Amino acid sequence: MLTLREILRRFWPYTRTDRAKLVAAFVAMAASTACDTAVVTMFARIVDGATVARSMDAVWPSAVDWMVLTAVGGVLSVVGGWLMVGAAERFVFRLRHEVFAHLQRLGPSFFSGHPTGDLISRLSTDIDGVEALASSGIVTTVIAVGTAAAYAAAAVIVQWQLALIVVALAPLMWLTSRITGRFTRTAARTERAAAGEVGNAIQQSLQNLPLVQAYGTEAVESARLDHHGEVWWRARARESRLQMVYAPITTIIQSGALLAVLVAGAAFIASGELTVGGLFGFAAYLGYLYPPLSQLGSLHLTITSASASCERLLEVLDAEPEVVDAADADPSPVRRGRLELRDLRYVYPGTDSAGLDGVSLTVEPGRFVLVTGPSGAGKSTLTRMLLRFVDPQDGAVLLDGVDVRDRTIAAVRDAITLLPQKPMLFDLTVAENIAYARPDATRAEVEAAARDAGALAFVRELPQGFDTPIGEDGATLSGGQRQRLAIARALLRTSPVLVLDEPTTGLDAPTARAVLDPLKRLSGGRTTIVVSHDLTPARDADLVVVLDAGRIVARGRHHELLARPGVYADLWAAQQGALPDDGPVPVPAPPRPVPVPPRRPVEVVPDAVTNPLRLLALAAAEAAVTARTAVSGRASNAALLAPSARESGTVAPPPPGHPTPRRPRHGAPPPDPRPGRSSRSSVTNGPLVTPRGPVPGPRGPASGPQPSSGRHDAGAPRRRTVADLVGGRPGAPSHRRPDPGP
Ligand SMILES: Nc1ncnc2c1ncn2[C@@H]1O[C@H](COP(=O)(O)OP(=O)(O)OP(=O)(O)O)[C@@H](O)[C@H]1O
Repeated sequence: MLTLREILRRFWPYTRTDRAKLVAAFVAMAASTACDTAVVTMFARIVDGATVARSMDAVWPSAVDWMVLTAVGGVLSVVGGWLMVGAAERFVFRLRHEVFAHLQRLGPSFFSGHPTGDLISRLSTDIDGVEALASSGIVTTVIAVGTAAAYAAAAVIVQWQLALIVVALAPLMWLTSRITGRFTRTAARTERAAAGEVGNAIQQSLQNLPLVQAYGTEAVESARLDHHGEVWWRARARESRLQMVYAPITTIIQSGALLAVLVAGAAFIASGELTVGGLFGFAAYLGYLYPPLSQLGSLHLTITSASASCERLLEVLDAEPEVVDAADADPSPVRRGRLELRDLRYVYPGTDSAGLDGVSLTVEPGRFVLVTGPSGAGKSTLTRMLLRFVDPQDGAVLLDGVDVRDRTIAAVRDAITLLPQKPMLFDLTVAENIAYARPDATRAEVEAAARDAGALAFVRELPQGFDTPIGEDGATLSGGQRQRLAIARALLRTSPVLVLDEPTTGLDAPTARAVLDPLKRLSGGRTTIVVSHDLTPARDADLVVVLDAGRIVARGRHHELLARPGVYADLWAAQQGALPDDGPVPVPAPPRPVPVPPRRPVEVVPDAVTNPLRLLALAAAEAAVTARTAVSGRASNAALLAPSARESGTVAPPPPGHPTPRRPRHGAPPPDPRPGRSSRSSVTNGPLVTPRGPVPGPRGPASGPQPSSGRHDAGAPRRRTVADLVGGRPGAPSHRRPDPGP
C-alpha cells in the first residue's frame, strides 16, 4: 500500500511544467484562507458591539471589513482553484501519456502476462482514480490543511481553553479515518483488479464476437463478464459504503465537540471570563474548522482508494523494456541492407526451451530468403529479433556489418519494413491508413502506392474514395482488400530490408493471387525475408532456410531441399495436402502402386519411391508446378546462388562483371540439377510468390491447366486440388495431427 508521500514522490516528476502554477495556486489559496480567518474575527466585534458597547459605531466598519475580506477571499479562492485544477488535470493527462508511451516500449514478455483489456482498464479506470486524487484530492488537501491550521491558530488565540476541548476530540476523527481506510484499502484493490478483469472479458468477447455468435456462446460470455462484474460491484459497493459510514461518524464527533464548547463557553460567560460575542466567534471558528478536518479525514480514504490505482500504474511504469538504446547508439541510417545473424540464441523469460538456438545466416543486399518450418519452430521469434522487439541472449544480428544493439532502435526499425501477417488497419480513412507509414506523404504518393499495391480500383469504388473510413481493423473491407492496403502502406516506406510475415498464408487462392504482384513490387531490389508456412514463394527464394525447434535444420534452394528427405520435404508434401505437416511421415507397408497422371509422367527422387505418400505428394506438386508455370508466365528476377554461398548459407551477389543469371521466362524452365530429371518435370522458377494452380489429383484424372491464354481466369471456378480431395485448403498450413496409422 503506497502512502501519500510515496505517491507524491513517484508522481511529482509529472508535474514538471506546472510547478510555477502550483506555487501561485498555493499562495492564492493561503491568502484566501487568511481572508476567511480574518472574517471570523468580525463575529466577536459585531456581536460585542451590539451587546456590550450597545453602539452601532463598531458594527458598521466591521460589517464593511467583513464584505471586503469575503469578496477578496472569494476571488483568491477562485484564482487558486483555477490554477490548481488546470495543473492537476494536466498532470493526469501527462500521466496517461507517459504510461501509454512506456507501454509502447515494452516487449512481448510483458504483454503475454498482461491482457489487453486489463491494460485498457489501467489507462482508463485507474487513471480516473488518480485523477480523483490529483484534482479534487490535492486541491482539497491544500485548502483543508491551510484552512484548518489558520482556524485552529485563531481559535487558540481567541479562547485557548475552548480550543483545547476541540483539539482533544481531533484524534477521534483521525482514528475513524484510519479504521475506515484500512477496510477501504482491501476493497479498493479488489475493485481495481476486478475492473481490469471486466475490461478484459469485454475486450475478449467483442474481439471474438463472430465466433461467439456462430457458436451460440453469448450466455457463456455474459456469465464470464458477470462473474468478474459481481466481484467488481461488491467491492465497489463496499468501498462506497465505507466512505459513506465515515461522514455520519465525523458529524457525531463534531456535534459532540460543539456541545462541549457551548457548555464550557456558557460556564466561562457565567464566570465573566468570556463575552457572548467571544463565544459566537469561537463557535464560528469551529464551524469553519471542522469541514476541512473532515475533508482531511476523507482524503485519507481517497488516497487509500487511489493508491490501488497508483500501484497498478506504477507496475506498468516500472516494467523494463526488453530492448533499449545503448548510450552511444548510432542513429545513422542503414543503407545497403546486408543482414547477418550470428549464432542467435533466445530463451523466453520464464521458460527453459530455446525459441532460437544457434541460428546463423547471412543475406546479401537485395537477396530473397524464405524462412520456413513447422509450428513452434521459431519463425516468429526470428521476426521479433530482426525488428528488435527482443534482443538475443547470445549471438548478434548485424545490419550492414554493425550489431543492431550498437544502432538506435529507431535506425534499425527504419531500415526494416515489416508486412505483418494481420494487416493491422486503423479506424481511419483509406488515405490515412496508407499514409500511416509516412505521415508526410502527399496525396499523389498515397495514390501511387495504392495503385502499385493493386488497391486503386476498389478504393475508387468506395463511397468517398480515399477519404472513406474503413472501420475498426478495416471491418468494411474484404481480407484481400485489407492486405492490399497494408502492402500500399509498406510501399510508402523505402527501407532496404523487407520482412514479410506469412504474406499469403490463410488467404484463399484468388485472394492470394490478387496480392502477389504488389508483393513482388514491394520486394524489388530490397533484402527480403519471407517468414512463412506457405511454401509458395520457395521457388523464387535465393535461399530457403528451414527452422525446427529453434535450429536451422536445412538450407538450400527449393529443389535441393525437396530432393532430400527431411522436414522441408515433409512440409512441402503436407502443403500439397497429402501429408500432415507436424508429425513423422507415416510409411505404410507394403508400398502400393501409385497412380501417376498419364499425361504428365513424374520422375521421382529415390527416397520417394520407398514412400508412396511422399511420391503421391510429389506427383501433385509437380503437376502444380507445371500449372503455375503455365498460369503465371512470369520469371523471377532473383539470381541463382553461387554454390559456395549455398554451402555456407550465405546468399551471395553475382560476381562483378557477370550478368546476374536470370531465371528463364515462362515456357523455358531451367534444367533441373537433380540427376535424371527432365526440364519438363523439374521445379521451375516462377514469380516471387505464385499461387498454386490446379493440380492433378491422384484420385481423378490429371487435369492440368490450359495455358492457352497464359493467364489464370480468377473468375473461373477453381478445380479440385489434391488439398481439396483430402479436405485441406491450398495455401493454408495443415495442423492436423498425423494419423497414427494402422
Ligand atoms: N511469449 C512467449 N513466451 C514463452 N514462450 C514462447 C513465447 N512465444 C513463443 N514461445 C515459444 O517459443 C518457441 C518458438 O515459437 P515461435 O512463435 O517463434 O514459433 P513459430 O515458428 O513462429 O510458430 P508458428 O508457425 O506456429 O507461429 C515455441 O516453443 C513457443 O512455444
